[in-house]
Amino acid sequence: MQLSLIKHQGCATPFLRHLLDFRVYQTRQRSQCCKIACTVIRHRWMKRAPVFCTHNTTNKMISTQADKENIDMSKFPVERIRNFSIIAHIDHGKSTLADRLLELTGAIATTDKNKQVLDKLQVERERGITVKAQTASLFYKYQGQTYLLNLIDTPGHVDFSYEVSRSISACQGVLLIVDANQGIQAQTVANFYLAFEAQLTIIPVINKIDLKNADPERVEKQIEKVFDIPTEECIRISAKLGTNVEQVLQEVVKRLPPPTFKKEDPFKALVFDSNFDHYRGVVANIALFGGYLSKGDRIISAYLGKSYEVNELGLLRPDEHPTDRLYAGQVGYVIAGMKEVKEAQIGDTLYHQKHLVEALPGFKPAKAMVFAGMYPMDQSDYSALRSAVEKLTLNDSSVTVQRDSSLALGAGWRLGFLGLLHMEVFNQRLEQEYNASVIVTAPTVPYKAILSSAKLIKNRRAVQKNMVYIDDHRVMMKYLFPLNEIVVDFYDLLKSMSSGYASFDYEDAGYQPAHVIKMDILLNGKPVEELTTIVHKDRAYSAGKAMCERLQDAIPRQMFEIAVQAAIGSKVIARETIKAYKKNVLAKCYGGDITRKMKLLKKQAEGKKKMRYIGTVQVPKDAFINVLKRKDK
Ligand SMILES: Nc1nc2c(ncn2[C@@H]2O[C@H](COP(=O)(O)OP(=O)(O)OP(=O)(O)O)[C@@H](O)[C@H]2O)c(=O)[nH]1
Repeated sequence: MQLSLIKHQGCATPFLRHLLDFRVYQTRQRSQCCKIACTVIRHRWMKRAPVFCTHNTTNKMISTQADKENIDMSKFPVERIRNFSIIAHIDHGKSTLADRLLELTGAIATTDKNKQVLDKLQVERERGITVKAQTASLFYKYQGQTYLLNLIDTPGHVDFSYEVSRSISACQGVLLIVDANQGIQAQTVANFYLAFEAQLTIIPVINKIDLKNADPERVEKQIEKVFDIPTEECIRISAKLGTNVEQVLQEVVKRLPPPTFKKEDPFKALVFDSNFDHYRGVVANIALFGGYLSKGDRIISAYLGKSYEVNELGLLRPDEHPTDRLYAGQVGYVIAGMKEVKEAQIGDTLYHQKHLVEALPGFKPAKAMVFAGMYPMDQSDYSALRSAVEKLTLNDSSVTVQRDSSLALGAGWRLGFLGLLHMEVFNQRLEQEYNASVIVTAPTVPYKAILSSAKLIKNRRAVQKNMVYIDDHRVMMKYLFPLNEIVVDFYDLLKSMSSGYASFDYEDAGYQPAHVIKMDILLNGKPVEELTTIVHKDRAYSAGKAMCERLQDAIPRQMFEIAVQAAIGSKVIARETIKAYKKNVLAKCYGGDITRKMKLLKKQAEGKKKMRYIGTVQVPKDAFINVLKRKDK
C-alpha cells in the first residue's frame, strides 16, 4: 500500500513518527494540508482508536501524541506525584468523573460527554459497566507546579471487587464517589473498607448533584455517620456537567500524600495488573516502590527468578506512552520479553539483577463463588481455546481454572468466578476478544460435603497422633490403629473414598491392652471354626450382625433352612436365616380338594425338618474371604 502524505512545515515529523508505529494504513487526501486525516486501519501491535492528525487544531490529543517519547520522568519527584483510585458503588459515576479529569488535564479531547474513555473493552461499552480497572497518568498544573496524577478507575460491581483491591495497592489515596440521590450503598461500604484497611487517604465526593432528587446534605451526614468523615471534607460535584471537577483535582494534590518511596533505593516494582499482547507478549502494569527503571535494564521476576531485558516502558495516558525511564512512586507499564502467560504473575515483584530485594507480599488469591464447566464446541479447538483462556485469565486473575473432562463434552475446564455477572463477562470477552466459541455448563456453587463414610477412621478405634500440612493440597495424618482394624479392607476403602488420592502406609507400634472377646459363628447351631473372630467388646453386636448378614448373602440357598448366628459363649447376639428352596409340591396336583393339598405341604415340611438336623451346610470357599471383609457403610 502506498502512503500519500501532504506535508505542512512543522506538523509532519511527529506525525510520521507516529505512523511508523503502524503496519497497515491508508490516507485520505484532502485539498488542504490542515485537513489531512489519516485513518489507521490496523495498529501494528494492538487495536487502538483511530488517530486523526489535523493541523492547526486545539485538539489536545495531538499534542499528546506529538509529545510521545519526550517526557522526562525525572521532572516528577515523589513530592509531585499523587497515585489514587476512584472507587464507588456501581453506576455512581466513576468512569464519568474519570473522563472529566482526563479532559481537564488535556489527556483526551473534550468531546462526547458520555464517552467513558477508560471503558475500553467491547463488553464494557455494550453493558455500560466497568469490568477492568484502567490506569491513566495525568499532568496537572497547580500553583505553578506540574503534578503527575496517576488515576486508576475501578469497577463498581461486587463481582469485580478483586480489581479494586489490586488497584489500591498502587495508590496512596482514593476518591470515594457517592451518588447524591442514592446515598451510601453496599459497594460504597465494601470499597471504603478496602481503602481504609489499606490505610489510604479517602476523599469523599458526592456526585450527580445536578439530579432533581439529589440530596447532598443527607448523603454528607450518612458519610459522617457511617465512615466518621466530617461533612466539610465532602466535595459536591456533577461529573456529567463538570461542576466542581477542577476542585477534585486540587483536593487530590492538597489532601493526598505523595508516595514515600525513594529513587535512591534499589529498583523494586509491584506488578498490579497485566495483559497479553499477541505480538509483544506480556504488558505488565507496575508501581515503582523504589529506585528507577530504564529501557535496556535487566530485571528479575521474584516469582520465577527469571531475568528479562526491558524492551519498552512508559506511562498509560490512557494509551501507552513510551518513556526512557520510570522513577520511584510512578506508575506505568513495562514490556520485557515475557512471552508466556505463566511468566506474568499478578502481585509479582520485579527488581534489578544487581540488587536483590525482599519480594512484596503480593495479593490474596480471589475466592471463587460460582463454578461452571467450559468446553470447546469442537474438540479440535481445544489448544486454541486453552491459549485464549490462559491469556484472558492473565488479564482477569480472579478466575480460577482447573482442567476437567466430560464423557459427553470432551476435554475442557472447570472455571471459578466471583459471581454470575463475572462469568457472563468472561465468556463474552472470550468470544469477542479471542473469537472463541464455547459450551458453558450451568453454573453451580461450591458445597461442603461431609462424607457419610468419613467415619472410616473413628470407626476403627484409631487415635490421632499428628497432622501436618505438606503443602496447600496435601495433609499427612498419623494414627495409632489396632492392626485388626486395618488388615482386611481399610486400604481399599480409603482409596475409594478419596477417589484414589489418599495413600496409606503403616508400621508396627507394638501391643496395646484392649477389651476384646471371642465371637463364634454358628451355622444351624454348629460353630464354624474359620469364622471365629476376636472383636472389641463395644463392637461385638454390630460385628456379629454384619457377619450374619454377609453370610446370608454369601451362602447359596439350599434345600433346607439355615440359621446363621453369632454368639459370645452360649449367648446368641445376632441371627439371620437363609430360606430353603421351596419345591412346588402342588405343581403336579391338578385339581383335587384342599385336604389333599394340605397333606402334601405337611409332608414336605416334615422332610425339611429332618434335613435341618441331618443336612450339612455347604459354604462356598470364596464366601469365607468375602465374609471376613468389612463393609463400612
Ligand atoms: N445526572 C448525572 N448523571 C451522571 C453523573 N455522573 C454519571 N452519571 C450517569 O450515571 C451513569 C453511570 O455512570 P458511570 O460513570 O458509568 O458509573 P460507574 O460508577 O463508572 O459505573 P461502573 O463502573 O459500572 O460501576 C451514566 O449514565 C452516567 O451518565 C452526574 O453527575 N449527573
